[in-house]
Amino acid sequence: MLEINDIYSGYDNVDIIKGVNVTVNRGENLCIVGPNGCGKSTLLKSIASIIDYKGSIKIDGKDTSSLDRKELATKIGLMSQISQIYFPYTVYETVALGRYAHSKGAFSSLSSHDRDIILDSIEKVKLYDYKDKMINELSGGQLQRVFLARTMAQNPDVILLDEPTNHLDLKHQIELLEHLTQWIKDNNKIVVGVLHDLNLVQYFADNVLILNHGNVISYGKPEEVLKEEILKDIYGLDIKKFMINILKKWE
Ligand SMILES: Nc1ncnc2c1ncn2[C@@H]1O[C@H](COP(=O)(O)OP(=O)(O)OP(=O)(O)O)[C@@H](O)[C@H]1O
Repeated sequence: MLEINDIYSGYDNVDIIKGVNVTVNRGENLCIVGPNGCGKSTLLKSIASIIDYKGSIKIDGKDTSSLDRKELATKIGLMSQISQIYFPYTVYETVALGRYAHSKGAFSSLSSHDRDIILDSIEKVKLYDYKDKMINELSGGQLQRVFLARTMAQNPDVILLDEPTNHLDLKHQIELLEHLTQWIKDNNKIVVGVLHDLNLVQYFADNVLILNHGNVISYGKPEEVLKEEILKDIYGLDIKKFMINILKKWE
């Protein structure tokens, strides 16, 4: 279980996140939604301990602030927009970086078990034929899938995803989310993801957290939370009406 208790965090002594409380059970995903700049990435960075925060974050009762960097990497993996800064590695080498949290020494060679996990992760994102290709020769969507494979090879208890589908075509968006949904159920993991596409949230989320100005506006099952009035309030747009009008165009 991931417990986020009364988190305050931000930059230059100004709180962006103001008192967030949320619990995510194993085998479940939580989608964070809200308008641009409301603090979604800042909340993920706090959970990943990339930025300082007040409050506590616990995984299965253990406070993450008591873990060293390497232990933390076995518990939490962040696939973020900022991980798009990359080096000229092959797909295999990039995914292999996910295994170093599990290896004994910083530069120790990876075991055959590690290699199996790396290849399996590459296979799962359907890039096996690209495993020896340099990542700077991939499309944005392929690269995104490489970073997902790296996070899966890292095999943390909690995966944090910051707009994981932003470079993917619709088929790959759905595949990625279906795959993740299955992965967390099969392995009893937790996913916390920022998604902008409310259709995908409606379809895939176990629970939804709506943020605005760093405050939790609503939290619960998608059908309880994605209400017309709430969305109109925070996005300034009648999203349901807009979606229904789009659907009519398809008829
Ligand atoms: N490194 C930083 N230093 C200072 N301020 C920052 C930094 N990163 C983000 N901010 C500010 O914090 C606020 C929240 O940003 P954040 O990236 O968390 O929003 P978001 O909800 O993820 O936005 P988006 O939907 O646009 O990705 C914004 O006002 C942003 O300008």
